[in-house]
Amino acid sequence: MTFEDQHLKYLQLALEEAKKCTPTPTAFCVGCVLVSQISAEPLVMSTGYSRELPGNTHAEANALSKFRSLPQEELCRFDPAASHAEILASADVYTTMEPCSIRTSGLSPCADALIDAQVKRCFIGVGEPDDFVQCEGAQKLVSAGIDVVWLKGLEEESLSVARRGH
Ligand SMILES: Nc1nc(O)c(N)c(N[C@@H]2O[C@H](COP(=O)(O)O)[C@@H](O)[C@H]2O)n1
Repeated sequence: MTFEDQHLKYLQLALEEAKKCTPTPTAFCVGCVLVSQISAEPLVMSTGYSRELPGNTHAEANALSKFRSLPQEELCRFDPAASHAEILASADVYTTMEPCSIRTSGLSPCADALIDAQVKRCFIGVGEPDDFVQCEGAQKLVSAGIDVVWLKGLEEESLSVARRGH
């Protein structure tokens, strides 16, 4: 399997998450998958999509919250001794759209949440277009030392799913 194929399969999974979003005219429909690299082979840690959890919630923040809410005893499938924070520090993030750097609601942006979690790499389906704000999420991640990979192949689909409510 090529590097692209190996990672596109998780981005495809994130796209399936994005399709679960309830569309809204004022935000995008985004999906996210967290994959642990601490285990012998990559394992899905959690998934999330925009507005999945109550309130005006975003895909990446929801995937982080859902992983952090797993009980300690469920973490042994990733690593017998690691904490939530240690597993997150090994994580690859697959998101159909560039993590947001500014939120119109004033809530905390996803780029900041990923930086706080100290995730390893972030694979992105498509850059955020300037429909609402000027996004600098990828640049923020790079400045914080997180590897950013722009995956090729699902840009058009990621964008059309994201804009379903517009
Ligand atoms: N990366 C990302 N994930 C999501 O789940 C999103 N909904 C977005 N959209 C971005 O967030 C802004 C909306 O902010 P509020 O939810 O109104 O606070 C929107 O302008 C996009 O930048 N991005």
